[in-house]
Amino acid sequence: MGSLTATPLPVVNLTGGPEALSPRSSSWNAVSKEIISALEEHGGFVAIYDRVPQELPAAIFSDMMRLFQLPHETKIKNVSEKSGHGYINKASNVPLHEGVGIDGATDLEECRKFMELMWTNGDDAFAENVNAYAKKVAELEQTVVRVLFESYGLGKHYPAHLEATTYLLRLLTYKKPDNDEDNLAFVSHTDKSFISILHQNNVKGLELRTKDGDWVPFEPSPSSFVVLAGDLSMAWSNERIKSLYHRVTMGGKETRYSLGLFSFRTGVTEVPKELVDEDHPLLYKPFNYEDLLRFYDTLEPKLKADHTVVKMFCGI
Ligand SMILES: O=C(O)CCC(=O)C(=O)O
Ligand SMILES: [Fe+2]
Repeated sequence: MGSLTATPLPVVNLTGGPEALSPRSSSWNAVSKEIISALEEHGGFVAIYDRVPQELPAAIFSDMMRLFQLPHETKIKNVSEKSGHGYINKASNVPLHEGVGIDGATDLEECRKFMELMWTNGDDAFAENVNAYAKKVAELEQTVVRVLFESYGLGKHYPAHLEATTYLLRLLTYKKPDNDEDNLAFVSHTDKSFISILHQNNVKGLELRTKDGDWVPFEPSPSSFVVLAGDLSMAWSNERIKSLYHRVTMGGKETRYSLGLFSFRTGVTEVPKELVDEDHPLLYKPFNYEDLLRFYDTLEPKLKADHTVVKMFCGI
């Protein structure tokens, strides 16, 4: 599969003042259409988003350098009973990549707690920066999800969804490889989230799989945020949306830093009845994402990476 003329993901411009992302703005309908068609056709898009001050990720990437220099014994204190929510060890099957997770990162207290695990006295500035970042990017996530609900005529259910949403912030680093070749640093996978939003420093490596099966490199920029549908929104939407496969390949001479904000939905996720009809028979039973993550944990790594797991777990 794949061709030499791969089409990149759609780019959706979400810049402008606060009113630009409000349903009252004149561009809202057009932007909504772009978002929904990108999610349905491609499983994601590149958002141009200017509400994260550039200094914020820059400061976080520089603090991440310090963070990942901490001893292994310290980093493994970042534990979570939820799959993929804690420390990802570089000694695992992905030797170039390492990551930590802050569950509930839109809450400053959770960010502080994480810093206190890493450093006895914590690190207030770092905690405040990751929290501010998570909150700004969560606003982008909420815009996208609101568009989804409204486009499907489910606007009245959006407040309950928002209430049930939790955010995981993952801080990731990818070492430059020791050789001159391109090295797979994060295997091809779909996320288990509802929506994922990725942002990174200027070191390339992220690749996104188009619906035609082509791998398209992502061109990073300070205002570009990659918005991906995860397996939760695939099940919730009764597969109107399919989660997008992505991977990271490292070449070159520099360390790559990236930030992933992943939304999840607590409680029961079920396909809204409005999304079930003759043309769209019900494809998923109601499920709880924490049970889904537990199920993922019991699987071989290769299988884990595939969105069909959500079908195995609760498909009809
Ligand atoms: O580093 C990246 O850009 C990708 C990270 C990723 O795919 C993940 O954490 O699920
Ligand atoms: Fe991912």
